[in-house]
Amino acid sequence: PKVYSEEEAVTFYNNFNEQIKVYCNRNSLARWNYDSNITDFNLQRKLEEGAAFAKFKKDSWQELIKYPWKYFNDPELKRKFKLSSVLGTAALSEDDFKRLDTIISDMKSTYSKAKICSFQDSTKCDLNLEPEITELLKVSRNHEELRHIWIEWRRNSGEKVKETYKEYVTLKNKAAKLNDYADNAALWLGNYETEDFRDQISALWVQLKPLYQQLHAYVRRHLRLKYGEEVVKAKGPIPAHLLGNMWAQTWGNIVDFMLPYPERQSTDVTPNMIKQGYTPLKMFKLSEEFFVSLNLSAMPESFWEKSILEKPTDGRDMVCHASAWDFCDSMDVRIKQCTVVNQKDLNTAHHEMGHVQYFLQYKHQPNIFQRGANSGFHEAVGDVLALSVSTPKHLRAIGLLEESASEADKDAEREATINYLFSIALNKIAFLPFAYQMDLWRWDVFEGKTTPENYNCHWWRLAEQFQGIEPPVDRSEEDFDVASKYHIIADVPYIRYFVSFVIQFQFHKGLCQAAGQLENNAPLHECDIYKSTKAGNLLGSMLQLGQSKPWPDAMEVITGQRNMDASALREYFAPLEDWLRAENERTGEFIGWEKSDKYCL
Ligand SMILES: C=C(C[SeH])C(=O)N1CCC[C@H]1C(=O)O
Ligand SMILES: [Zn+2]
Repeated sequence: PKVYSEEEAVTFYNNFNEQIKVYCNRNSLARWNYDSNITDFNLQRKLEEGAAFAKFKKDSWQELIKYPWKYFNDPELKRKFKLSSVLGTAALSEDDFKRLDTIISDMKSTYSKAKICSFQDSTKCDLNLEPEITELLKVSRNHEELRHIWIEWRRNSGEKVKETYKEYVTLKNKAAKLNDYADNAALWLGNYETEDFRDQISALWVQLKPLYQQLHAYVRRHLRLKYGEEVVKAKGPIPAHLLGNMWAQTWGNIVDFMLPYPERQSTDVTPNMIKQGYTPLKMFKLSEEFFVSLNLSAMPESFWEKSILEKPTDGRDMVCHASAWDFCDSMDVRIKQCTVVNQKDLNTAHHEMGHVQYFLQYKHQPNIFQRGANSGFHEAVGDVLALSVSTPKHLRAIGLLEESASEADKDAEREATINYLFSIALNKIAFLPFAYQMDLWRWDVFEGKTTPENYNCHWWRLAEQFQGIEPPVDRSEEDFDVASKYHIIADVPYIRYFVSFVIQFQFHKGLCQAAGQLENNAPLHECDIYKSTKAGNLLGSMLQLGQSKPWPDAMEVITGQRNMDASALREYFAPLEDWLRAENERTGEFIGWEKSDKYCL
């Protein structure tokens, strides 16, 4: 057979790259139209474009594998072929591909359309997850109302896709095998190009679990003080419906009745955002201004024209889960977010703007490299900026927090710092076990260790082991609670967020050093990189790489390190960790939790 030369490979690849951009653009537009307006017509169009894209990738792949890329000299050309040689679900037959695309679309449709009836008024049955149910979980302090919402959401979302999900698993594994992976867990983990990646994640959790347990013990105490001994057992897992979030993944919404120093200023800026007439648009403009202050890119005009920054009021069904979109033409980038004016959504706005900034910074790369160094990098960018924005110093500078004279004396300042770190920890530390167990469960499912007969009970055993939570009512295999979470039904991996929540503190530390914010032992949690072009240029030089280099090279650009390391996170929260240990000691709180008797008996 003909042996293709490296020169011919360059010509082939350049042509392939030009063509894939066109298919990618058409596919993204069809997906956008479906997610922003769920109709049968838009579903058919999305399936058609998806099939065309898959066919193009499969046909090109037949050509591509004829090139002896493993022996190429040019490292970049070799990497392009290596990454492009993984076909993913496009390896499926046309029928299987269409079936899988249809299954995922249907599960997203069920999730996005799911509604529940109000606890207060059983005739009012039009409550969507966003914004109504999310808002209720934030403000309600009625544990029976919270239990009602928790149960009803699961009955109308996860339970409905129990059968469909089994077929999803079969098709995903079929595709993985066609790519010479043992199963889809191995294919998903391929993104990290790291042999012992799962061991590294496990080691990070071992390092972070003690801090989580201290936070968990303190929060359980204050929930017990509020809801009573019967509802919240002193040594038990925490009932999952009391934590202010549908999946108990972040606990920031219940900070108000457990602030370490209640008399000190809290950093909840939601009231001021509303008082100052903030709109979703202003929230995204604020984020754009921070990126520009770092000498990074402003949004193209089309971003503001084409994005959906608040839920349309025309009654359409749409996927409200926030997302950032790259239309593969190095121009059209958008965000779709059903934004509510509050601090949580201001953070999410920064999170999504971080994705878009990455799109803009690597837009000159060939299509195959227009990705995060690994998927955790993509999730970390916006959060890194949000760490600076969230500081009391920055919030005061932009007028969202009042100047507070009382912080003048040392004690007041120390107490205000504990309050601040506590509110950040409720979102950053509480999140870690949830992020880990989401893919621990899926890896077990794809690897066949967990079969459909124990999907739900395996999920609750992991939730008890890692999050230290339990369901408010008994659960069985009739339920399918893990699928009440978007990423499960939308085919979106989740370990990326665990990676992000660790490396974002490494990035924050590296950028703070570049910004000169850590001189004279200034604490990491006070750092604000706003307006530092040194920090911005460093961040930009990492983002411009996209996936053209293995992620340790990209990490080294900002941090000088080549591995994930939880030390920066521990350093950031050190004052809080000391405080929590002393406080739990003082109150004699039991650290950890005993097994639950609440589910899958
Ligand atoms: C905001 C997004 C879109 Se990439 C998201 O899904 N996040 C952001 C943090 C965790 C995770 C979640 O909501 O579960
Ligand atoms: Zn994200």
